[in-house]
Order: sequence, then C-alpha cells, then structure tokens
Amino acid sequence: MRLVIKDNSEQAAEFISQLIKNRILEHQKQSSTRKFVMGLPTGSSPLPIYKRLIKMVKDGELSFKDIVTFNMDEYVGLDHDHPFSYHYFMWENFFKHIDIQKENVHILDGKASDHQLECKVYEEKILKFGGIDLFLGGMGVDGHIAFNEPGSSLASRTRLKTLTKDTIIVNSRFFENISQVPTQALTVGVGTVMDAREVVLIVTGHSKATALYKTIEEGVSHMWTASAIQYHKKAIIVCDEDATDELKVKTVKYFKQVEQDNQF
Ligand SMILES: N[C@@H]1[C@@H](O)[C@H](O)[C@@H](COP(=O)(O)O)O[C@@H]1O
Repeated sequence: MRLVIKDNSEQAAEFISQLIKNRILEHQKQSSTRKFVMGLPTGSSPLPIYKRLIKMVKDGELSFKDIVTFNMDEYVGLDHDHPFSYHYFMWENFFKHIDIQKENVHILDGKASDHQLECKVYEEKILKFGGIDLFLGGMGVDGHIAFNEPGSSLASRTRLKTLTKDTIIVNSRFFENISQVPTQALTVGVGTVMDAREVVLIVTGHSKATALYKTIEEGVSHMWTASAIQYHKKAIIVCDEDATDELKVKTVKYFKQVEQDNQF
C-alpha cells in the first residue's frame, strides 16, 4: 500500500486528480474497447478533487464521454432530487459540470421497492462493464469505507446497511436537523471495493487521524472496514498532515521516504 502524505487537503486533492487524469489517459491510449470504469464517493473530502476534474474537462484536458461511474452508496428513502440525497450531491457537485453521458452514471436507488434486487442488479452491472478500474473513496471518522459500518463483513457485497449512531451524528452536518438523517443506506460492500483494480482513498483532517492510524498501523479489522485495503494489490491512501496526527513519527517518515525514492 502506498501512503502519500501532502501538506494540506488541497495538495492531496491535486495529487489524486492528476492521478485520475493519468489513469484515464493511459486507458484511452491503450485504445481499449472497454470503457474506463470508476467508483465514486460523496462527502466533503472528494469535493476539491471534483472541482479539479471539472476544470480539466472545461480546459479540454480530459473527457468523461466514455467513462462509466458507479457511486458507492445512497441513503434509503430519499428521492433523487432531494437536496441531501447522494444523487443530488453528485449531479450538483460533479456530473452536471462535465461531459459524462447520463446512461453511464450509476447510483443506487434508495427509493427502490426491492432493496435486495436493486443491490444485486448493481453488482451485475459492475461486472457487465468489466469491473471497476479505479475506486475513489473517502473514509468515515470510524474508519468506514462507503457505508460499511464497523462490524461489516470484509467480504460484503452491495446491500442494505443500518447506519451507526456515530455516522448519523457526523453526517447530520449536511441536514437541517439530525432527525432528517436517514438511518439506513444502500452501499457497495467492502468486497465490491476490494475487487476494483485500484483503490485510492482521500483522508484529510485531524478528525480522521484515529481512523487512518487504525487503517495503517493496526491489523485488518471489520471494526475499521477501510483497513481491508491492507490486502489490496494496488491501493493508495492520500492524506494531509493533519490526518497523520495519530501515526507514529517513524511511519510518517518512512512513507515520505518511499515517495521521495519513487518520484513517479
Ligand atoms: N458514505 C460516506 C462515505 O463514503 C464518506 O467517505 C464519508 C466521509 O465523508 P467526509 O469526506 O465528508 O468526511 O461520509 C459518508 O459516510
């Protein structure tokens, strides 16, 4: 696993947006008939990445015309145009500003009458597109990835999850009051993320320091589901200095040295 430590969240976002651009351009150069498939997160951490990708598209450096996306999760019970739904978040903050084709955007339907079927079909669609090339993710303060709350199976697939009290409290900042926060979500599983060819996580801010420490310096645990990426063949965590607050000094020094030795 690579740990890339940047001075601040903007630099972390810059690193990831360049990496995404490079991966897309490399894929296009290979003139593969298969479309590049991305997994995408919501949350505040990826916003500066989306801002940069939008600029790249506007500047003609990048196109999403042939890119397929699958979002990580969606709240149960919210309409697509509900201002707190992840559908709304993604269209407002990213999709409506780029040249992506609507039919290439996939987001779980939190209003589906049959959750199990919705999740099964989602997994099938990912397979139909040849799997996910790059799964971009964030991390919850409790180390969750997507909405895989502590205690989730590390082999889990897309399914319905009940949110923890911690997540409801943390995510209530996006709602007018805590009673509006849905208590359940549809989410890709840890196994779904792990199947991606590459996983890139953005982890910024002091509030993520314990989660980052558990993910990197402690063992793989279903209580910190992001720690499953220790088993991934090609995973990169990009963080800022604040998120390293709970890491050992020698861990930070080591990963910085690794990046210095491998300037690529
Ligand atoms: N389901 C999302 C996660 O995918 C996201 O990683 C997390 C962190 O969000 P933020 O980046 O705002 O801290 O929030 C939610 O719980």
